[in-house]
Amino acid sequence: MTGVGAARIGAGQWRTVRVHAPEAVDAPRQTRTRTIDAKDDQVLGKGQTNRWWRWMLALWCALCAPTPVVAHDAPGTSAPIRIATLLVPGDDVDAERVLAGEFDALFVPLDGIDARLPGGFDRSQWLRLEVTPPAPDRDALHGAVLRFERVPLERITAYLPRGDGTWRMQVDGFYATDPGIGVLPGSYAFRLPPAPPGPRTLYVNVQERHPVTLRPQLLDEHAFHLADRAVSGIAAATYAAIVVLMLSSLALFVALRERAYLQFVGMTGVFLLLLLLALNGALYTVPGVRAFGWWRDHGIYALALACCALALGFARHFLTSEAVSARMHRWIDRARIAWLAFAALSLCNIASLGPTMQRIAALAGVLTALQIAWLAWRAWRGGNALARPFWLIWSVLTVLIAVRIALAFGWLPPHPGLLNGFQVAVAFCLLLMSVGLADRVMEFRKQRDLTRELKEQTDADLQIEHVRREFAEDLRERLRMAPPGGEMEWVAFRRVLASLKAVLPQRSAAVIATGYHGIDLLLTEPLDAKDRYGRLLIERGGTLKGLCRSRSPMQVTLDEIGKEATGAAGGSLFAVVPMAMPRPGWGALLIERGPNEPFEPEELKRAAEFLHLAVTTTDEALHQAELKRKAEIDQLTGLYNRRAGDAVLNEAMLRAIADRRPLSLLFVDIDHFKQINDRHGHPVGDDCLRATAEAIRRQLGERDTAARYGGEEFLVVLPGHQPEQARQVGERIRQAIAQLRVEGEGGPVRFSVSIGVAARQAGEDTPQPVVERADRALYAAKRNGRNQVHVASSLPYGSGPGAPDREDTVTL
Ligand SMILES: Nc1nc2c(ncn2[C@@H]2O[C@H](COP(=O)(O)OP(=O)(O)OP(=O)(O)O)[C@@H](O)[C@H]2O)c(=O)[nH]1
Repeated sequence: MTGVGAARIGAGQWRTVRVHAPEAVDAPRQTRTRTIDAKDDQVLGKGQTNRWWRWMLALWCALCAPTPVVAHDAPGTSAPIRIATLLVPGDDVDAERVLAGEFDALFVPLDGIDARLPGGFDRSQWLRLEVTPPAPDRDALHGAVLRFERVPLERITAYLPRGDGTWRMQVDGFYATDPGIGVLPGSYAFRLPPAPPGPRTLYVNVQERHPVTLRPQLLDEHAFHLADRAVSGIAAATYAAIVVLMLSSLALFVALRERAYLQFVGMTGVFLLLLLLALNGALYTVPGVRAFGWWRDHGIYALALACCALALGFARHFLTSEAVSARMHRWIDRARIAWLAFAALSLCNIASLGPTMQRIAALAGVLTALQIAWLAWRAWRGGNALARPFWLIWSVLTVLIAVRIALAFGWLPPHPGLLNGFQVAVAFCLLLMSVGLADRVMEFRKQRDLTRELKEQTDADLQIEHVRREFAEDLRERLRMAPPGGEMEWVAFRRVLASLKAVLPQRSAAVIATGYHGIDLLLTEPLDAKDRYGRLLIERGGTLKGLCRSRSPMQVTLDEIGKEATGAAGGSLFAVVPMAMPRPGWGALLIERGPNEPFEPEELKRAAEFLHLAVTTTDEALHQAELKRKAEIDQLTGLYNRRAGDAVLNEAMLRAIADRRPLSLLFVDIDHFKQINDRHGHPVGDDCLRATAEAIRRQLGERDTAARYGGEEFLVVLPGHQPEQARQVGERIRQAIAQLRVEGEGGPVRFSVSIGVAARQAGEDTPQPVVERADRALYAAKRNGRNQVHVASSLPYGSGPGAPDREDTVTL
């Protein structure tokens, strides 16, 4: 079963989710939707699950890999040795006395194969090893090598009393700098000289400050070589693996500039490698760092502590501890500082602090591993998918570190499997960690892709925003210029179609509207699609009207709105974007596409935005035009008011100057209007004003304008009229008004008008003198008996003889 539903992915964001669910036989068919969020996306992603299993498999391999080593004892079997220990107070016990058997009675025989010595330089520590040959006549030591695991020892000396004197061999312990012991020594080895047949007794003197457990082995040459080679080989392979990890992490750091890689290099490459080398006793044989042996065990503690601090730093960064828990973050920082301080103290090489530093280093190791494992667990619970394998690795490392500490303290026997298995397991854990780090490359790539997608999206949005703004500005400008009465609507929706064509792929588009500001519209893009949409409107107008009632954009298939009507070949898909307008009017923007090119919700939203913008801008422009019209029109007569009349006159004046064309004015004034008001009342007076305005309007041409200039005075602007033509117009107006009959209470009211005419003269660049002359002409007409037209003379007022009393007008 598949369902589609809206799912919330963030505040205010929804997206469509397809959910697949197994269908039960009797289960009713139903669509399931579920709410998901970004976190779910990350945690429940299929890729994450797969990766998790890969991690599990890798971890399993890591844990299993050291098993053969752990299970594998040193190759070859040691000859049976009976061990006895002797601890004599004082560090100056003469070896000769021990070899002479002076202390034989004090030797304590042991049952097992391990000898545990308590350590300390204030006592002599001796082992007595008794070897019995397989046959009484055989040399028990023939071709044998006495071997001890390479645990930290100050000095170890083997003695073999023989008839011809005592054979003696001394090894300068763990921190020896004698290059003769090889680069990666795997053990303390004593190649024994031949001895007469029969049981033999060997004495071994051990000098070491700390407790130590020794396991003597008596191997033939071949078995010894195998054992040593295995130990050295494992150590060499571990070092090599760490160096490779170090280099690959360094390469990742160079490529990605991510600090976690550098910290990993620091922790793994420098310190862990050095620490392992030091723990194995190999560090002091490497040229260049041999001097490190000067610090002896203090050097190892310092390295271990520094390694803890680095591991904490790495985990802190990799697991973003600050985001996981502020408290843990603080504790990690404190621990780092503490371990670094102890590391510095350790490097002071204060002998008396040795045992304390050893305990502190051990504690630091365990606490660090636990702290990181805990942090990883918290991070994983907090939704960081990468933290889960990290948690597992550090849990394993905690155990490994505990084992290594137990070995160091002598709580576990120096089993070669444990010693070698530890470093192999650590190397594997590091390998897994580096795989986890490499996994972050994928995260980086994802983030980069996401950033790129976001950028592309932003660019696309910006482009659309640019088109939208351009559209809005252009539309406003065009609407400002367009006259009302249908043209504004046409301009607006044609612009919508043109803009949408630029941002939405489409076959065709149309704006259909009925009763939009009192008009019906059908605009199409391209123009020749008009017939198709016309048919569609006739046949499926009702359906479309119904769809528009929903008020939200949608896409419908052709079946739904009429295949025959559109006549589109191969079927079409339509986006229907309803237009918001008061009922009963309705309208919509239709966009046509091919059947396999569905509209994205974003596209529908965009189309709706453009349409909405066009509708609101047009409504606003129409409203503004209406306000403007109301501000310019005289309510009573429907003519321009005085302000608008002045504006028209000014404009006409400028145009006349520019075009060098004549311009004339009329002042029309009703005669004895006061008497009409007084006799018949103001309503009748108003009727007379309305009738006069209508009569004037009828006599005017297209380019002529009339305005109510005062109470019963009208201004008529006649562009392109010579005075004589203006006079004729005035005369027609006068006659038309003289014939008017306005209904009054006492019967029809008759009245007349006086008209003054004036024309612009050469050199006049403002209307003022023309208005004054027309006004004077009107005054003259009144004075001469009213009901007549007077044309002003060409002389300006007050410039002729007898002025201002002289009335320089001509009465007709
Ligand atoms: N009914 C009506 N009367 C108005 C209106 N505006 C002004 N009037 C009147 O118009 C009259 C103008 O009178 P006058 O300026 O004396 O002019 P007149 O009576 O026409 O005389 P002459 O112009 O000299 O012929 C006043 O009584 C005003 O009250 C209006 O809107 N309606």
